[in-house]
Amino acid sequence: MACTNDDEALQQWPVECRDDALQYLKTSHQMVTKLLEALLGNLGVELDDSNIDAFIGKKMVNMNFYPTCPNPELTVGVGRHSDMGTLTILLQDGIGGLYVKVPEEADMENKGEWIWSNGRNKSAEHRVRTTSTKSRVSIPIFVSPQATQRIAPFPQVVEKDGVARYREFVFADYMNSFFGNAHDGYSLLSAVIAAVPRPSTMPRAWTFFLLDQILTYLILGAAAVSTEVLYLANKGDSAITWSAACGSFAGFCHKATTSVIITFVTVLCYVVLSLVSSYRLFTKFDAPVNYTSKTIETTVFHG
Ligand SMILES: O=C(O)CCC(=O)C(=O)O
Ligand SMILES: [Fe+2]
Repeated sequence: MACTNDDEALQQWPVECRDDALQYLKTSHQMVTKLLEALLGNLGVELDDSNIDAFIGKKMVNMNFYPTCPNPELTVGVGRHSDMGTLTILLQDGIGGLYVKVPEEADMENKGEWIWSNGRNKSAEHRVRTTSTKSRVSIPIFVSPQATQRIAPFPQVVEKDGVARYREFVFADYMNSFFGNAHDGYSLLSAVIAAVPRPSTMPRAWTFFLLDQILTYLILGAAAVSTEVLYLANKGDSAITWSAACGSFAGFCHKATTSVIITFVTVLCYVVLSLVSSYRLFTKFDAPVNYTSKTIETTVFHG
């Protein structure tokens, strides 16, 4: 349940829990501010009322229920990930099941990092497992900046580190490209290579053919998964107690729908591209020759 203001929360949240949840969110504000002050103080940065919104633009509270599971090893629970945003505050019962990975230096690359800290603070990887004997409840509050907020490493930290490890970006752009558009890079690269005038060789034709096949199936898989996620976001799934998220995230769902449509258009383009590259490859092979009849002719000639 996302909360940007009280009216929105009261309109959209389930009546059974909205007053308690709103109260909990409001009382958490002081704790969030204190934690941020401590984190920023550690980096030599001061937090004042005028810049607090840069960090606490939006709060979202989830209410997770993990039912008992006869074979916990066969379920995912919550898969390993690190949270995005400013901070996550977790309220949980005494059952346990949350595993947080202790970060190792060698393991740091590609893991979540607090960009403001220029990579000094990490977002720890974690996962949740269910148990066969006890169900579990957890209530995380996800604190994040406003979508329009510009994010960059603090100048004070950059000055100390001598280098800015991240460029400035808008938080919404980061969220939108979180799952990456690897095919953009591939399309650009193959367009550049194809544009360079060079004789078309067999290894080159095979490379394009195989890469086009791989990319086509990868994008098709991604489109199928995104459609499934979008369906769940629209309809929810009462059997596994997933509520429909689009009521609270209408803006996100509109963008996600547009993005799924674009992905399917991309799939179509890649299907055409695969056809073109397979045509270019297979026209290089000669048509089969009828050797039997040729042999007879030769024999007749010599005779
Ligand atoms: O349920 C928990 O303990 C944590 C859930 C979690 O990691 C998440 O929702 O991001
Ligand atoms: Fe998490």
